[in-house]
Amino acid sequence: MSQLDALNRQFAKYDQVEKAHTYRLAESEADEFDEDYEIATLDFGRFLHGDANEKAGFAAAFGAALHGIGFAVLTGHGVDERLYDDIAEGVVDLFTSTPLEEKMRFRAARFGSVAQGYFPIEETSEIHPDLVEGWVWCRRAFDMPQKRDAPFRAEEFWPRAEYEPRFRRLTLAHEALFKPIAQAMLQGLGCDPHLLDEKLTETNFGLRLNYYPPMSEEQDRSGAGRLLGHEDVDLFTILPATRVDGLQVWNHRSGKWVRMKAPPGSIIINTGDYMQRISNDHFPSTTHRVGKPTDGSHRETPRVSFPIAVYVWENELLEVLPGLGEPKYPPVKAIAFHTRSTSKFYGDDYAVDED
Ligand SMILES: O=C(O)CCC(=O)C(=O)O
Ligand SMILES: [Fe+2]
Repeated sequence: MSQLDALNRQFAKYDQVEKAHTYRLAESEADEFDEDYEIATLDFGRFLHGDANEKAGFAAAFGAALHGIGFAVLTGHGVDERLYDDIAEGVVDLFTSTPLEEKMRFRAARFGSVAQGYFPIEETSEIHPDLVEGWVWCRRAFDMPQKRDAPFRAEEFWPRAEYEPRFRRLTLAHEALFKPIAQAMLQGLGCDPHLLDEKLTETNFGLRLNYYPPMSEEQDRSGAGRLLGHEDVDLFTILPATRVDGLQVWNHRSGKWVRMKAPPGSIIINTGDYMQRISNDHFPSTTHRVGKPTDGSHRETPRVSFPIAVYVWENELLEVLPGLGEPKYPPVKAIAFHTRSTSKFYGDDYAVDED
């Protein structure tokens, strides 16, 4: 079976939460699209600035959207759209102006739970060839408050030191949303909204920059996607709306793909494996992928995206939250959970045991 025919079920042994559906990692002529499903777009300003009623209304709608498909689009989050424009330019600049041999000095390696560093094109994972270059930095790569063994040195992580403050602006703007987003999710689950506040204080995250270069004719004909089907391993991901479309989301009710349409300046939120686990499967870790854009611009135009994955630190426990019924999963240390799940992408020796 070629990599392009691979099914997610072949890798099911890595999953640390239940994923009962079957999908092809690559796109296929046989795929069906769900043109009727509307992913909810919600005004997060109601939760950030509203009274108790507004907050409750937002939390209920957000919880319903995440329970339904694992994705929601938020407006009113307060981050200036111009920051996203600057970051989009910064991503193009970083990938196109850094020589390959320089990029390869930062080749991705495990750093705690997270595979941090540069991923060459077609090497985002060992299981399928994606047409994307990626670069991931976790909290340690930023000059931000945290416990450290040695003073921060930008050159350990960045090909040019000035990239760090530029991308730090994005991580700081989004870090300010980590707790409010988690609080709204918890309220939507009917839990105490502050259950995760402590774990999310100066928590770990992974900023991933994705650079999808224009496709060659051969790549276009090969059937390969830009980023093949996967689920995020995190609590949740914050993805600013991209200028070029292409994100597709699995609707587990219809078994069809839904094309993401998010207005400029909005952020896309999706729940990942950590959240599926602690929510006792109430919030799914939904499969998504990046295909060709609907306007056919992939032969000439690159696409960039810059999701931030929100994690808890390696030694924290992932435990089903109180009040969500008989737990389907035992408590597990985050590092074991994270590395076992992602050894699907990085090879069996990526997994780290609990102690
Ligand atoms: O590029 C996108 O729109 C999504 C990227 C993504 O799913 C990821 O990096 O995990
Ligand atoms: Fe993703």
